[in-house]
This record gives sequence, structure tokens and C-alpha cells, in this order.
Amino acid sequence: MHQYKGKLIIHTGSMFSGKTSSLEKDIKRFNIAGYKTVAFKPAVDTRYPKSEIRTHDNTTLNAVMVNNISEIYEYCRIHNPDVIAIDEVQFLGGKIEDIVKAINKFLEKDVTVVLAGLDMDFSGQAFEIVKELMPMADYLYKHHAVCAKCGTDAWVSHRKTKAQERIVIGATDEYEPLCRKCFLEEQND
Ligand SMILES: Nc1ncnc2c1ncn2[C@@H]1O[C@H](COP(=O)(O)OP(=O)(O)O)[C@@H](O)[C@H]1O
Ligand SMILES: Cc1cn([C@H]2C[C@H](O)[C@@H](COP(=O)(O)O)O2)c(=O)[nH]c1=O
Ligand SMILES: [Zn+2]
Repeated sequence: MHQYKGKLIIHTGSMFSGKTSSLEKDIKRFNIAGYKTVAFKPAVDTRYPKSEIRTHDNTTLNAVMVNNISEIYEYCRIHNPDVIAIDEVQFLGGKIEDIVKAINKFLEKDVTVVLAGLDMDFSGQAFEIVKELMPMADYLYKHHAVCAKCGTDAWVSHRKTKAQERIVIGATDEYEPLCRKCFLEEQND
């Protein structure tokens, strides 16, 4: 796994596409290889206990809940991990430029950074931080869920309710992954 030292790995795509599962798998492999790892999750995601990241398949990973990039930086200054993971990076607090700067500093110090986050919100708008980070990646994986209407590869997370605020925490109660065609049909209904 030493080939990943100082590399940025990003898992992106819609909800249910396997972003968190992929981050979990990466971290478990780094653990097996003997690296000191830590996974962070933004405090905004209140679905699960503070100290765990949980996939839609209910597999879990120990995590440290943080409010912003400064808290991650401070934690890592004290604990010196070899590998840092951040789930739901689209919700991480802090200015985009500060997040980018902190991630670049980790990479310069040969730390591996694994990120998982939504590329787009429920309306198909890019999450700005993910849009900024994607071209920086050494390894960029766009994952696909199965379209809940037609069974092809999904493209976006469609919100099933009328809520318009950007952040609405939820799972299958609130969202379904759709392909572009099915998403446009929903919007035109
Ligand atoms: N429509 C769907 N397409 C693909 N996977 C789905 C779908 N609905 C539920 N799932 C489940 O979601 C799991 C992926 O969960 P997870 O890794 O937490 O995804 P993400 O972090 O991208 O939301 C899949 O392994 C599958 O069991
Ligand atoms: C599309 C979209 C999603 N959210 C929320 C819903 C979930 O709590 C998370 C995404 O979790 P996942 O691990 O990727 O399934 O984000 C939101 O607040 N706003 C949106 O537009
Ligand atoms: Zn479809």
C-alpha cells in the first residue's frame, strides 16, 4: 500500500452508489497493511452514533465526528495518522480554500487522504467542495447506484419530498437514485 503515500483518493457519485462502502474498504485495507488510519465524519450527518460511519448495508467503521477542517488538522497534528479518511466531505465545514490548503498539506507530508462525498445535490447542482477537489485527485472513482425507476446506472440523488433546502439528512425515505432520463421525467411531471 506504500504506493498510496501522499496520494488523494476520491469516491464520488450519487447516494447509494457505494461511496462509503469503498471508503470503508480502503481504510480496512490500510489497517491490514499496518498503517495508522483515522476516519472523520462531519457533525451535520446525525443519522448514526457519533463514533461510527455506517453504510446503507449497515457495515460500520470507527470515526471521529468533526465540525470543520480545522478540527481535522488539529487532531492530525496531535495523532499523526498515515491515512486520513473523510466521509460526506460535501458537508465539511470551513472555507473551500482552507479545506484545499489543509488537504494539500497532508499530501505534502506523505499522508494518504481518502474522501467520499456526493458530487451533486438533489437538484443536480454540484457540491462546490467536491467540484474543487475532484481534479486534485490521484485516484478518482465515480460510482453508480442502480436507477430506482429503470434499472440502468443512476446519475443523481432524486429527492422524493418537496423540501427545497439543500441539506436534508435521510436515506430511502427521502431519496432515490435516478438516471438522467428518469430524473428529467420526474422534474417535468
Ligand atoms: N438503488 C440502489 N442502487 C445500488 N445500491 C443500493 C440501492 N439502494 C440501496 N442500495 C444499497 O446501498 C449500498 C451502498 O451503500 P453506501 O456505500 O452507503 O453508499 P453511498 O455512501 O454512496 O450512499 C449498496 O451496497 C446497496 O446494498
Ligand atoms: C442529494 C442530497 C443528499 N443529502 C443528504 C442525504 C444523506 O443524509 C446524505 C448523503 O448520504 P450518502 O451516504 O451519500 O447516501 O446527504 C442532502 O442533504 N442534500 C442533498 O441534496
Ligand atoms: Zn432510469
